[in-house]
Amino acid sequence: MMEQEGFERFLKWAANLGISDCPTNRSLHPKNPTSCLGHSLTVSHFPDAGGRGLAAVRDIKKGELVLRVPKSVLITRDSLLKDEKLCSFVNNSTYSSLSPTQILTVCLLYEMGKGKSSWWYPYMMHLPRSYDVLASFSEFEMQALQVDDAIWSAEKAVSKAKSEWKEANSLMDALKLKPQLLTFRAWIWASATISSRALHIPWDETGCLCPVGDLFNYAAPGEESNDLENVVHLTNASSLSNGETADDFTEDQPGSERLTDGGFDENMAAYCFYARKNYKKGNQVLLGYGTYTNLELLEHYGFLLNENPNDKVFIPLEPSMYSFISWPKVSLYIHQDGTPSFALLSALRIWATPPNQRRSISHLAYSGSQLSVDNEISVLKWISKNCAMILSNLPTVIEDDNFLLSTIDKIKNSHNPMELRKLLCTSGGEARAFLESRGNKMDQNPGLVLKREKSLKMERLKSLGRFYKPQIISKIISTVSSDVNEDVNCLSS
Ligand SMILES: C[S@@+](CC[C@H](N)C(=O)[O-])C[C@H]1O[C@@H](n2cnc3c(N)ncnc32)[C@H](O)[C@@H]1O
Repeated sequence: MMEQEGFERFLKWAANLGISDCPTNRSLHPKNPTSCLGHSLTVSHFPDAGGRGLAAVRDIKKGELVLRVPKSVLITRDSLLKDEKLCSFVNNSTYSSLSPTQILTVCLLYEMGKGKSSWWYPYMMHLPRSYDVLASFSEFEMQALQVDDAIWSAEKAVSKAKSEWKEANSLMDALKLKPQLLTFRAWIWASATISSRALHIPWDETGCLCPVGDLFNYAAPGEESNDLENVVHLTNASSLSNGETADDFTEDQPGSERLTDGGFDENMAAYCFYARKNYKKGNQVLLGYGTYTNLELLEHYGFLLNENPNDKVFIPLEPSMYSFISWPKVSLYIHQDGTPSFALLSALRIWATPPNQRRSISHLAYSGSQLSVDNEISVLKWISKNCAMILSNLPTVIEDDNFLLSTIDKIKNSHNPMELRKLLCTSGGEARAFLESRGNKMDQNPGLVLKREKSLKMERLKSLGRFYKPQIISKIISTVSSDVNEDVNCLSS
């Protein structure tokens, strides 16, 4: 209840600073607004799609401007460095080796240290308390990722965060930050706030924090329908001449459809957000932060999608395969739907051709053509065999993973210590090991464990990486098997 009141105060604060979800008709907003939302959007909870997020309060058409956040409210390096003390320390040549992102991180911690006297306090008090980005993973969580490239990325993220924190320590000491803001935990909090919430601005590579605008959850680009019915065609706002305002937007100007769903608009001096598709009242309005694989989402944003059209699986290729292809390694992968990338498929088609014929067929392979049914079957069988091998080398199977996930979910939702004891007994050692890795002493009062674990987010559990790779690899195997069957049928007919 208290929290809700605080959030309402935040939305009122935002409205008074000019943040509005009714950007095209300011007159609809009363002089002393009680909230910056209500015309297009409202804050809502989406347990399976990002938690706190923004829902449509009416039907919204693709291309509509749904939120505007004035430049003066954005948190940037420039705006934080208006603090003279902070500015004089940061500009001291002693700290010139710190990167722009390290500087923004220190500035954010410094601003947090101001508490209620910070101008952005109403915003900052509603930032998440912790994040699930890879850099925050414990050793146990890293190992639970199981897949080598994911473990490697997590280890790299943790060691990078540690060294950046150490490098910034002397500046933070000089600024006399409170002890709790000097810790590695606080550093992770600030750097994850930036990596998961900062939006691109043209004048500073570190981006900006955008009050209210950072409440949009993510949908992968490419998910929206291509249905062009009911599209509101808007004049590209950045092409408005000086003096024109959003009020001058007109509907139905063919050919001027907006391509992005959010961006800083110089002419409006504001961050503007547009609907990327049609939304029905009550739907969650989502933003495409960029095109990311699940591992990248986990690294920068601390979550992953069950269905991510941009996810990729890299399977190890024999070293000799790289010698006769010119594509970079990053282009050789399998899509989330189980189909090999163009480059991987072409490379495998060449590899499955007898060496003395490769030169003569390579132009066909490079143009994406099938070489022969036999060749195609060899390629698909190779993929299937290698994927099966990857799966069999993983320590657990999908059923184990799902069992652990549901056990921990039950632990989280159970109310009674007896029930917890029973769950731990039936779950094998894994749920117990998981809880211990989070600092729980399992011989202590189970009630205490339950209390602590109430705050555990399912996202954190799902992000134990093995919940993503095996599913995709299994999908690859079934897709490939059906392709092989089709090709075999084609051969025999
Ligand atoms: C810019 S914030 C969005 C608002 C955020 N939910 C909040 O309460 O402040 C980005 C964070 O929201 C969460 N998030 C966004 N989209 C998500 C999705 N599709 N699934 C799960 N979590 C998501 C992740 O924790 C991510 O780091």
